[in-house]
Amino acid sequence: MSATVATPVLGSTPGIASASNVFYFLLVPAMILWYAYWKISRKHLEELAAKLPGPPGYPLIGNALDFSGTSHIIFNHMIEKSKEFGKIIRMWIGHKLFVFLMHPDDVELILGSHEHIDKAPEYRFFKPWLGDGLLISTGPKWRAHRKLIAPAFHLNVLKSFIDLFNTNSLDVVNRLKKTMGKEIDCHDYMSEATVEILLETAMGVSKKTQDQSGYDYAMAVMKMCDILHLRHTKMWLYPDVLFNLSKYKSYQDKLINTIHSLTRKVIKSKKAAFAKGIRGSIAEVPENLKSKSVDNTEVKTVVEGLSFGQSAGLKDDLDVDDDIGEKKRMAFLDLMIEASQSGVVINDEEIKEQVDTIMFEGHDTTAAGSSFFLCMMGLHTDIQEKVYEELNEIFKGSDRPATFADTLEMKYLERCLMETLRMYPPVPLIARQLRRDLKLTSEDLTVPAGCTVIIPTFKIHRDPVTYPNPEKFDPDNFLPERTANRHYYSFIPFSAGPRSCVGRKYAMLKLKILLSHLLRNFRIVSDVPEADYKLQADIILKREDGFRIKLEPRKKVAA
Ligand code: HEM
Repeated sequence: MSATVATPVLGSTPGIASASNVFYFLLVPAMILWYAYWKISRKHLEELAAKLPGPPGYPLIGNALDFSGTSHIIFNHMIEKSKEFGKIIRMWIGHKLFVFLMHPDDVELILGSHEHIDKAPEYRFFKPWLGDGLLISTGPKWRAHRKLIAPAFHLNVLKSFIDLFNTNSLDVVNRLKKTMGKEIDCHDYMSEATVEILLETAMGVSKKTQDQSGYDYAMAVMKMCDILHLRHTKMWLYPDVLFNLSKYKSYQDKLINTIHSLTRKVIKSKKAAFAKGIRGSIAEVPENLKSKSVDNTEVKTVVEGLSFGQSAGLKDDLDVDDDIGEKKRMAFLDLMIEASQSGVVINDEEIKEQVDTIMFEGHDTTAAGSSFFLCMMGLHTDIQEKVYEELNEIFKGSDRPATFADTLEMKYLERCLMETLRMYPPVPLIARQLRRDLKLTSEDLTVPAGCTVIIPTFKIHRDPVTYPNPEKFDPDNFLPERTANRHYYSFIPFSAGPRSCVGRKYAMLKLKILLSHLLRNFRIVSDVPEADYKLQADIILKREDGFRIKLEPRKKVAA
């Protein structure tokens, strides 16, 4: 006799059925209530947003379709689209509101403020990589770390890096000598060089101890930027849960591992040197490139060309007149290690985050800036000849390294550099989270709290009201008489105000030395017209088609 066991039918038990009925019975109204609450809490934001000019969007996705295609397609599309509007544009990606501000008076309200210093939530994509480093941290932590780090970028510290800038620049010249007449992507060379220079100056370690990892690091940074860009523009990669399920997550983990391995190695070797009592950079400078005397050139706080804001009384924490004193004249990493050993201000993990931030911010930006500069020189050969003449006046055809005083004489080169940063700002947009409604100055409109404000540097720098012929590469845009009356917030390659770029003086000095060495040694040729550049804004502005140039050797003019 066999016992018959009835197969249970799922959901057939009256008790269970009624429980699930109750669940759904409660879930639906709960969701309706939540949606109603959500809509009410957004009423203010949506009402103010509706008054702002912007393209119409679709239900649920808003203007998300405007962000489809390759980086270059998106960039071009956004530039074209922006022409239909004035200096304020509202866009929706799903339920997220973005407001683009392009009038310098409105830009000042954001960048000049000590209140609107919070980075947009989209910067959180950087978090696994940069942690709570200076770029993304906020509030008291940002303030404390900014105060600690800013003195490490004082001009007196930077002057002590000149020998290393010269040594590394000559290394690049020697590498480039092997490419004569061949088409190269100069970004590869600039990227490698900037990583090496940062290792030796800001980090104070010798690049020779880093082997292949400097190159791997630069590659990993580039690929990380691709992933971050993807997350910024593809709505479905926004939420961490979906991103973590995608193939990009494991790829990102691998890249971050490459990046963090180098950082840890750098900190380790610096700490070892520190324990032996060695302060400052441990990188070597060949005897013939060592400065023979201390450079006492009187400079006050001037970063040539970037100081025009000071004449209008606009100073920030990098524009201090006093000498910072011997104790503080250390490479950035020395300063942090010293602070950590006194135990209070910064711990090891925070040092790692700051190192990653400086390596990222200091590397990709200068690599892009110098690459665009070389392309401009290759294209505008008459301008290149004028730079060369100026350099010949300074160096009289000799091979001697550049001094700080020389960099102050490189006035035309500097104008070309500023014009490059105007037309091709390495950071093409800056984003802030608005915590309080912002009444605009340029028009009778209010930007609502809760949105992301975007400051599109690229567009601001090409405003025909400020720059009469904005698409033309014209270094004279930076003649003192032209900059004198220009709005301070209409040229912001390094941002401006309390959260401006902490490395801007470092960047200008390094770029002047590096680029002057390149132009003293090579004639640059480029035949790709600017109209054919495939620009992409993957966090950093770049050319999708590569920075293609050719180099020819220069014949030295005898002294
Ligand atoms: C041409 C070169 C450079 C350009 C165009 C540039 C541009 C900028 C811009 C626009 C910002 C503000 C970003 C934002 O608010 O989202 C920034 C921030 C920053 N930059 Fe640079 N940068 C350059 C070079 C450097 C260098 C060489 C370093 C360091 C060695 C550096 C370190 C930083 C840091 C740490 C921040 C964050 C500052 C803060 O939030 O307090 N940058 N940079």
